[in-house]
Amino acid sequence: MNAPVDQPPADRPTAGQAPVLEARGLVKRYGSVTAINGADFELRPAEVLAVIGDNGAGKSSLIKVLAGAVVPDSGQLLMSGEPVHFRNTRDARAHGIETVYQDLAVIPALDIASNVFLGREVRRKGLAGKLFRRLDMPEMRRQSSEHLADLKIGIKSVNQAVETLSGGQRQGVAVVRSAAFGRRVIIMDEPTAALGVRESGMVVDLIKQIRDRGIPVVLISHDMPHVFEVADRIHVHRLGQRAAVVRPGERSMSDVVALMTGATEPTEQERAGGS
Ligand SMILES: Nc1ncnc2c1ncn2[C@@H]1O[C@H](COP(=O)(O)OP(=O)(O)OP(=O)(O)O)[C@@H](O)[C@H]1O
Repeated sequence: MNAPVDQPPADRPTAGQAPVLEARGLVKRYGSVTAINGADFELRPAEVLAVIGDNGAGKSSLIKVLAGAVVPDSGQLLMSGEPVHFRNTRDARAHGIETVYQDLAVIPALDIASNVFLGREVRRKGLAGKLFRRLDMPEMRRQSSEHLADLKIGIKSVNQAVETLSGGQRQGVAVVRSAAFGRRVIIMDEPTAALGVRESGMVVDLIKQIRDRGIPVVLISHDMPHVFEVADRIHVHRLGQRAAVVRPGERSMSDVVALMTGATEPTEQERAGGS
C-alpha cells in the first residue's frame, strides 16, 4: 500500500518496500554504439525521481526501455520485486506505466476528451462486437472533466479542440491522460522543454499533485531549478550508466552538474544508489 499522502516524501515509511520499478544491468546497443551500458535504476513508492545527464548519456534510451518502447539486449526489469518483460509500450501500459513525451503526443484538431481517451475510447454498451459499438462521448467528457478538475487544470470545456489551448494547457492534457491511466508509474520526458516560465510552473505543480496522490513520477529534465524544486531524489546518468543517486538537500546544483560531467566523484553510497 502507498504511504499516507500528507507526509513529506523523505519521511514516508517506504523503507523495506520493494521499488515500484527497478532495472538491473541494462544494456542496449545500436550497432556499434552502446547507449545503455549496464545501467541500474530504482523508483521508490510515491517519489519524484529526476533523471539527469549530459546529451548522449543515454537517458532517453533508459526511459524507452522502462516504457516498453525499446527492448534491452540484456538486463532485468522488476515491478514491486517481480520480474517483468515489456515487448512494447502496450505491455508497459498494461502494467500501469504511462509516459508523457516532450513532443506532446496530442492531436490538435481533436477535442480534449478525445485526446485524453486516445486509443482507449469508452464505447456504449451494446450487443455488437466492442469495436463496432458507438463511442460514449458523454462518458469520456464527464471523466475528462473530473480528471482536469482533480488536477486543478482550469480549462472551461472538454469539448474544446486542443489547438485552441496554450502550450501549458496542452501539456496539461497530456499529463491528465497519463494520470488517468498511469496506475503505478508516470514517466515524463522533458515535459517543460517547450514551455514558458508560467506554464512550466503549472506542469511542475501537476507533478507534485500526482506524487502526492501516491503515484511515483520519473522526470527527465535538463532544468536544474525544476529538478531541485520537485525531485525527492536525483538519478545522475553518465556514459550509459547510473553514476550516482543524490538527494537535492544533500548536494548543491553545481555539485550535481559536476557529477553529471564527471568533474566530481560520487560518494560510495551515491554510487551504490543513494540513501
Ligand atoms: N535509434 C538509435 N540508433 C542509433 N543510435 C542511437 C539511437 N538512439 C540513441 N542512439 C545513440 O545512443 C546514445 C545515447 O542516446 P540517448 O538519446 O539515449 O541519450 P540522451 O541522454 O537521452 O541524450 P539527449 O539528452 O541528447 O537526448 C547516443 O550516442 C545516441 O546517438
